[in-house]
Amino acid sequence: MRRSLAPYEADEPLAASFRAKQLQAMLRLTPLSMLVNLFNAGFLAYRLADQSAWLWGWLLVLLFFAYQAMAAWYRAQRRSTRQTASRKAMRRAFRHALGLGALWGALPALLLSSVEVQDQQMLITISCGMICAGGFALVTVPAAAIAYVLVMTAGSMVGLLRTSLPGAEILFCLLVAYSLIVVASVQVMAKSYGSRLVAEADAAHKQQIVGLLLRDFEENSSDFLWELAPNGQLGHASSRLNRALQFDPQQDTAFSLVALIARTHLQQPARVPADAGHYLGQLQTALSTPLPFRDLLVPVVIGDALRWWALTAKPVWPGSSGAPGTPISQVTPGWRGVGADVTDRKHAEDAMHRLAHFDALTGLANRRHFQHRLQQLCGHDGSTPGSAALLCIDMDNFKRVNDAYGHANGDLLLKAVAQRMTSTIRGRDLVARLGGDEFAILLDGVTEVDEARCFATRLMQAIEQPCDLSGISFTPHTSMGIAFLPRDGQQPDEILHHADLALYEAKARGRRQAQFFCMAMDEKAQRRIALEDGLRQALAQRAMHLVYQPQISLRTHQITGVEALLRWSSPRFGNVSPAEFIPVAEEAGLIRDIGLWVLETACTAAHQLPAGLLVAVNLSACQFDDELLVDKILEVVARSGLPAERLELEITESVFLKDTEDVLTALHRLRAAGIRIALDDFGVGYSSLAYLRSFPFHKLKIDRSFVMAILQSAESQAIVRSVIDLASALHMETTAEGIETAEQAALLTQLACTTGQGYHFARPLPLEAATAFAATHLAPGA
Ligand SMILES: Nc1nc2c(ncn2[C@@H]2O[C@H](COP(=O)(O)OP(=O)(O)OP(=O)(O)O)[C@@H](O)[C@H]2O)c(=O)[nH]1
Repeated sequence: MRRSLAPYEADEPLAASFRAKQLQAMLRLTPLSMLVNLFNAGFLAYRLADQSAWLWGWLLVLLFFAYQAMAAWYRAQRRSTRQTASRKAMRRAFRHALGLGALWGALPALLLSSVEVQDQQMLITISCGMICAGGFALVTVPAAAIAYVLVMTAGSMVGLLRTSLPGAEILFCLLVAYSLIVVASVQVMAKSYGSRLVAEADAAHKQQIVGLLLRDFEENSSDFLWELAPNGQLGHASSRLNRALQFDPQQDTAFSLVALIARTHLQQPARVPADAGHYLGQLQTALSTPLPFRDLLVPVVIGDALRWWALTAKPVWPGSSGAPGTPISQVTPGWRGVGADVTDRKHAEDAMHRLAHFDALTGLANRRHFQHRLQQLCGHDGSTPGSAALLCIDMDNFKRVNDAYGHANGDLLLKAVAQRMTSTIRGRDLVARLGGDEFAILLDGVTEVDEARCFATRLMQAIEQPCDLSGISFTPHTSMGIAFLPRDGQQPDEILHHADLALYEAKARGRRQAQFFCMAMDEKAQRRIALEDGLRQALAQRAMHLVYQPQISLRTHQITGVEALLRWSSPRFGNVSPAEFIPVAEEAGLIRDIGLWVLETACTAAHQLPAGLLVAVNLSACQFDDELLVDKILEVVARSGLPAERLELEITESVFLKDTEDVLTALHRLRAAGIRIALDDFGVGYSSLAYLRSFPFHKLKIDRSFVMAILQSAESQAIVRSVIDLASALHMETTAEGIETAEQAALLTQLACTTGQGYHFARPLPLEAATAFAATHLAPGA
């Protein structure tokens, strides 16, 4: 029963605090309800005491009850509000209500049958009023209210039963009905009051937790809370924020948050980033737009250090700001938000950004950054496409610097060159390191060839200054390819590719120069790619063939050997000159396989030639990159069954541009195996006599350019004579290439050149024809 009367369910500590609230609510109405009690009681005593003198005694008892109630009320007023109340206090209130109910119930029970009709009506009215008023005045303590109502109702029912008043039965029924309604109402209201108590306790609990968390947040984290009033002034803020901004709420009333942050910048202007205004502007804009914002960065100077804060906030609409009916768009919000010190994160992000956009060695923009700028210039970000000259720059023979002076010195050189480039460009231009020894420069707005050429010349001069590489002076050289945007390409890849093609051309034309892109380069590049593709297929299908050009002894006119020459007749390109396809094969890395195929084919073919004839085969410098070259050659020769002495390998001086030691070791191994070694194209290129001293070649081949001019040019004749004398002194043979006339042959015979080769004797011939030629040129004097 007691449980069903309780307006809530709660554990004891909570129930104790609820009881306190119930009693306090009841006591708040006590003066009023006691006044009503006293008024009614005094009125009744005055009217009926002449008939029933005991009423004075009844009045005295009621006064005593009223005194008790008012004393309790008075005590509650005097002391601070109690947080808890005991069950005993509730029982006291219950007993008090029960007593009061009994006191009031006694009146109708004892008096109703004995007073006059009009007093009976008054008594019934007062009893009904007191039942209702008492029930509702005690509603916050429902057990007391119900006890009071029921006891008083019971007294009234007894009185009605005892009276002979006409219609007393109806009144009896009405009384019972009203009383039940009051009891039910008390129950409902008490339940609703109980729910409110539970909800309030819940909210208070949550608030307490939030308060604790906030305190913990402010005390223990590096984050902070802040509030701005609608006028932009800093309101409540974490003490950490106030300290950082040196904010004094009394003095700094005229400062907005943005102004307070800007004020910190004045302490250490040197520490403030150049774009601080941009960040403050962003904050100002965000605060003037009533929309939530998140992680807005602002630089703040605290002490003598620059810190970065990330601010997050949402607008708080003032409940009473603006006149009633003011549109929301005209109401200025305040702000409530959090801030976090994200300095470490910002530094990490900056470092990541640097790594992602700049080259670690030189500090220049990297390829990605460069591409991004190029895309902007091409209008990829939606802006109007611009114009520019694009220079692709590659250092000449940089690999040799690394090889000769070490990687660290190579790095020093790259840095020096990067620095020289940076000091040559204008502020709006961009210089980037695309990778390795490759750089690029974007000259913004430059469209004229003359202007670009002028810049390229200036740049080359700036770069070609001696550099100190750990005590060694070295002067770097570069090649450049130049293309114009948008004339030579409107897409980043296209323009970069075209500048690259121009660079390729500059390298091919001997390096240390700048070349401008033209469409012919593109066509050439396309043809190179197609040739490379065709070469792969030809190699796979063995669709190339060899021809053999006889070499004739100038003294005996006998054939001494043949030079195997590679020919490619492509279904798509027709007859392609070796001068065109060999460099392609070298660059595509096909030359190793092609070279070995040529060797194998020539060695096998040699069996058809008269015994004793030499077979000369060309080796590309690129083949020497293969560490197993010598083993492979020896294997091919052994497999073919050709005596090693009949094989002559022709190399050019360019092989010595590679690692000379390795090349010499390879040549010595070949020579030791009995293979002859000839130095081809002697006279062109480097013609370093050091090579002749370092390796005992069997033969020097005099380049055709000297032979062709030998009759007309005294210089050519002098060179040829010197080469022959030199070879003779070093016990080497000589072969003159490109002999086309009998006069040239006669002069070379006179100069004691050993053998000759050229159209005068025979063109390069298919194997059968070469075999037939050999057969007819073996006899002396033939
Ligand atoms: N020291 C140094 N060398 C690098 C770096 N990155 C790439 N390289 C080297 O740079 C060289 C680039 O060589 P290439 O451009 O192919 O050839 P090159 O010798 O300059 O010849 P050309 O360009 O034909 O004149 C390679 O040997 C790379 O190993 C680097 O960061 N530091």
